[in-house]
Amino acid sequence: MINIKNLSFSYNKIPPYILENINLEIKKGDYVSILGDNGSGKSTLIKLLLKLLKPCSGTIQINTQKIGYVPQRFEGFNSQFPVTIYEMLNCHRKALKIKDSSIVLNSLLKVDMLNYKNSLIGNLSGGQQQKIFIARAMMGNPELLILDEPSTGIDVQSQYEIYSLIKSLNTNLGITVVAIEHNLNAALVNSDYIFKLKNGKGQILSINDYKENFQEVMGYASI
Ligand SMILES: Nc1ncnc2c1ncn2[C@@H]1O[C@H](COP(=O)(O)OP(=O)(O)OP(=O)(O)O)[C@@H](O)[C@H]1O
Repeated sequence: MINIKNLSFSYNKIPPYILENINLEIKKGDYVSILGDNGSGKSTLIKLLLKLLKPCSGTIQINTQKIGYVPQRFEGFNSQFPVTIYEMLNCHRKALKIKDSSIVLNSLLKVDMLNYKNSLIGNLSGGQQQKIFIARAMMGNPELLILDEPSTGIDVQSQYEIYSLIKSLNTNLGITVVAIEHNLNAALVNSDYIFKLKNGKGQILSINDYKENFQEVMGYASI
């Protein structure tokens, strides 16, 4: 699905690189979590995958055009802003030039949010808002779903629902998932493996490697 070879990148095009000689192959149906300290280049890597940035050297090959992106959720939607969930998603449908309007309700059904179609986004909880953003990303029927910190600012019960949803899209629909994670437990429970960024370098870690070397590789005392 994704093949990254010898990728190096810096914003000013010259060394030192933020990402240096990164190699990563992600297979169809994989669920991979990208971990790393603040400023380690996780978002930069995602922007490169989304072709918002160009590598300084190396290549990124992605074997699908059908990519759904769920950006980091931000607080503070204006609950009085007079746009319903349905209208918001329908607008996105039009932007994607999808003729079949039933896709809006189908995408809400996929995330179990059909009952909220007439609600205002600002009136939903953080977890519910995140489900709507996942529904939006699902509208293009993606084969690859890229998420930026899917559980940031979301209460524990809703986090559980969000990860159940992402995991079921991965397992039941075969969607490849790439998620930037700060939620270590979610990364350990849901991912097939972890890609860890540190000092510009990338390291693939199996879940077992990660658990065994946790203290050393992540620099945390405990989960
Ligand atoms: N547009 C930009 N121009 C110049 N430097 C940038 C730009 N965006 C990010 N950087 C720098 O690139 C480095 C990597 O940033 P990036 O946002 O990719 O890290 P991150 O791992 O996603 O961090 P965080 O966990 O804090 O979101 C940082 O040093 C950051 O300051």
